[in-house]
Amino acid sequence: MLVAVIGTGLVGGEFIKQLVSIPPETSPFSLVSLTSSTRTLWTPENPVISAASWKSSLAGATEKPDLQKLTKDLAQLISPSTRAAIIDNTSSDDVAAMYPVWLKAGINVITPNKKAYSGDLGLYEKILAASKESGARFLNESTVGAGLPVISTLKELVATGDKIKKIEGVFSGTMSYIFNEFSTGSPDGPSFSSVVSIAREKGYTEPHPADDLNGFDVARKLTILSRTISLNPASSSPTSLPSLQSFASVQTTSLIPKPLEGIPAGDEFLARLPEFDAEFDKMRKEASAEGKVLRFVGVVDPVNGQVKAGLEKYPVDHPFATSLGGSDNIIMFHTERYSPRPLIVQGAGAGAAVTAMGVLGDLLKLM
Ligand SMILES: NC(=O)C1=CN([C@@H]2O[C@H](COP(=O)(O)OP(=O)(O)OC[C@H]3O[C@@H](n4cnc5c(N)ncnc54)[C@H](OP(=O)(O)O)[C@@H]3O)[C@@H](O)[C@H]2O)C=CC1
Ligand SMILES: N[C@@H](CC=O)C(=O)O
Ligand code: NA
Repeated sequence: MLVAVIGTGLVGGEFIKQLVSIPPETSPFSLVSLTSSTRTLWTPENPVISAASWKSSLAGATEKPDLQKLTKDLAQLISPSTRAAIIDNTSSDDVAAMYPVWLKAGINVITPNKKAYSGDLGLYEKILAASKESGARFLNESTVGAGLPVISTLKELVATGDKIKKIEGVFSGTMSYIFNEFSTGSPDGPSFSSVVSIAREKGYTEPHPADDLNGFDVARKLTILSRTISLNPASSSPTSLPSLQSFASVQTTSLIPKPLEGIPAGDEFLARLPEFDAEFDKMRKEASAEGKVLRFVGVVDPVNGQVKAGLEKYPVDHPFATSLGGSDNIIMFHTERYSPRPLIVQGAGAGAAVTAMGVLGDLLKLM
């Protein structure tokens, strides 16, 4: 299997490390291309095999990224015995827009990037159609819950005829970390802005942390789950989910203070966040006075036709308050079969190692 990686940042770098650490004598993969935002390496004659040297090889590449050329070059090498996969480890809309082209060309697509599956419904439908036409597959486990088996679990529930009554949980590693640290039931604790900065340092946030704090990252994940359920309409009948035009159709509460909306740079955004610490401290004190903690949760509810994300208060003995730590996600699947007790998936839901593992796991599924 020929593998081309686009995006060599936190997740991409860790993915390359995990991929090349499969012993060459057992690895079915050949890493033939690396692309960053500024350059591209095309090396099918001499595939990348070293975690120690790929960075210098890419840094020494002189070609600019050209996704059309990459598509052509890869497609030319596909044969009945040689398959190909592109791994998109960016958060780019432009890269996501290429999925239908790649799938049509017979190239499999694997990604933790949520943009294509939660963006415009038209792009999602083109992806489904292109995959059906060529038989090339798209896999996106790490788009929800990072490496946790969330998408695969949902696909199996749906494909085996279970009916989804409700999916609810904490879907953001960043939001989980922030509120696990910030709101413990006590009226006091670290400042909001300080825990947001640490979440970024730990690699949990999106490239721009505002994309987590505005709730959009959770809204995107809920959109992906809703669309996965809708692949089999019978799985949410007799009621149904709204057809989401994009993640923007999800009812979402943003945590971004109004004056900080639209700041394009993550660094400036974080530098100004302390101005609003007092507002968040007030919310923490109010929750504590009620014997509650704050948690940012998401719900996909086919029975009531609702998809929503927002900040809620939970009693200090609720599982969302007691059982989560670090960047943990918790996802509860309430279904016809898993009732009255839900099927629960829980564990680290962000960070390079667990996200890259979900991506590599998808690649292994292709084999
Ligand atoms: N971090 C996490 O815990 C999780 C992340 N994800 C998803 O994984 C993806 C990657 O996240 P992360 O690694 O943290 O982000 P980073 O910002 O660390 O890396 C993104 C990489 O994408 C590259 N890039 C951006 N635009 C383009 C482009 N047009 N063409 C080629 N390369 C491009 C950047 O290149 P350059 O190096 O040149 O700037 C950078 O290397 C995102 O979609 C994120 O939502 C999903 C689950 C968890
Ligand atoms: N920023 C995201 C990363 C994983 O999807 C999160 O915090 O959950
Ligand atoms: Na996952």
